Amino acid sequence: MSGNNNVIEQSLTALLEDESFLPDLQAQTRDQAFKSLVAILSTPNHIHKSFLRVALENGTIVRIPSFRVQHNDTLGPYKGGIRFHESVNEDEVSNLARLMTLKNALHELPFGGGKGGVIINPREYSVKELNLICKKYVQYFNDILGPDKDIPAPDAGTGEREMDWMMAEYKNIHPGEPYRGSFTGKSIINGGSLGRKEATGKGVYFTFKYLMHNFVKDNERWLSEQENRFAMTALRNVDKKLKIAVQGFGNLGSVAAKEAFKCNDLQNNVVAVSDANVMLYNSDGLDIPALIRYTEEHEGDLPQTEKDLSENGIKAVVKERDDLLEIDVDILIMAALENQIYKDNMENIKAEIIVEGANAPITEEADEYLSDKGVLIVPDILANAGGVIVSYLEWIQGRETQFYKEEEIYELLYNKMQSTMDTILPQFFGDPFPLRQNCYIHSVMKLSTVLFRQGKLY
Ligand SMILES: NC(=O)C1=CN([C@@H]2O[C@H](COP(=O)(O)OP(=O)(O)OC[C@H]3O[C@@H](n4cnc5c(N)ncnc54)[C@H](O)[C@@H]3O)[C@@H](O)[C@H]2O)C=CC1
Ligand SMILES: O=C(O)CCC(=O)C(=O)O
Repeated sequence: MSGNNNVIEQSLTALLEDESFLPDLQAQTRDQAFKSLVAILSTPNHIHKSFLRVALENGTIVRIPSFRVQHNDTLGPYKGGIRFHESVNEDEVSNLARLMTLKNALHELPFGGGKGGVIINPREYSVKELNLICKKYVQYFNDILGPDKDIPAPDAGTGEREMDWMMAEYKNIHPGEPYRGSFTGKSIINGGSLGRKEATGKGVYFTFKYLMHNFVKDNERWLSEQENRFAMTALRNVDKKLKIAVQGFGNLGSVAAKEAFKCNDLQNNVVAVSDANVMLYNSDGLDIPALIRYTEEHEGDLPQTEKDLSENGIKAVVKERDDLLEIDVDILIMAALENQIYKDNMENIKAEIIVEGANAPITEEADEYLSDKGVLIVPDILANAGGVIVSYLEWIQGRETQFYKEEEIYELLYNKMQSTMDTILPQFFGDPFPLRQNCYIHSVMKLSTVLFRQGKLY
């Protein structure tokens, strides 16, 4: 399985070499436990695959490859989104499912890790065809899904419309059974939670803001150590506006950009955003609300030409999409797909902090290179858990058919994220491990303790 295998193994080594961890685990079996945990984390419990047979509106029958990977259920039912994208493949879905196991463990959620994927470009299908694809997905994977078995949610290319359709099909197949907890990320009218749509983007920005306020700016010792390796000048200068670029302007990226735009506590300047086609740049700062209004009216696309921009009164220039990663900014928020920072562009990255809103946007090689250079990388499982945290709240609300107010949801979301950060960040600022490794150590500590208590680790 691709992904951060080295960091996972280093985290397990650090944990098992610490004799105060699981003192009842015999010294001679620590090596055995290490091997068992590597095997558990590197191999999913189940990989389910199917070809969805779908009749298109023009009469053609197509067979669409699709997956549901159930990585690990030690902590509870499998949980994780379903992605509709043409680049989906088995290895990618398996890696994303493993990240869900680690993410849910890190934030103390009662879920295991799963992920789904369908190899399509959703833009190439009509609404009727997409509805059929969603129904078929539930029909084909019906045996393994359910509120106490495996609970999907949105990911790239899917949203509340798809979750509504899927839940409706689940309900059809299981008459008289509880169904509201079978899918999360649904629309409010169909039993979804207030705040779920915004939760991932809000959580990503909250993580960054909390980190800056409570740790980076006041941490003189840490900053001076970084200065030996890397500039960190922007972060030292409290009065300076932080230049931010956001890669990806979909569900997550647009909300994170809006949070940065309207934030009064930090002085931000969102100078660049991109989508699958273009980057928009304005050194004085982009009008994010105007861009969101534009995307809402244009199937999610940003303005693609200078003409689109001027007709809508938006001040920006259109540039090459991938140049966004290399422009001179302080903060890079990744909100598109995997492996965006890699061997060929890692040396050109100028940001001092990279926040991983997307899952696995940096390859293992680039992660190591940038961490060594002193770039502070806020890992996906820490930063982008807002979605699954509010999914958890949606799952509870669906079971109890009692719903929280929007402000209650955000309070619960931020409290949860803050509590994880208050555990992880002091450790990170006090020791030599990168932040990702600190997060993984916490996740595998939780997983292995539960496995040990269940008699599955000797
Ligand atoms: N939606 C959610 O609740 C969660 C999403 N994530 C992760 O966040 C990432 C984005 O997810 P969503 O916002 O839901 O997806 P989305 O489909 O709403 O948006 C993706 C955006 O990225 C853009 N994009 C695609 N390729 C790009 C490229 N090469 N350069 C720049 N932009 C590009 C698309 O045009 C679109 O604007 C994914 O990695 C997903 O796994 C993580 C946690 C939860
Ligand atoms: O809301 C959820 O259950 C899962 C969200 C997700 O797929 C993710 O965090 O990557």
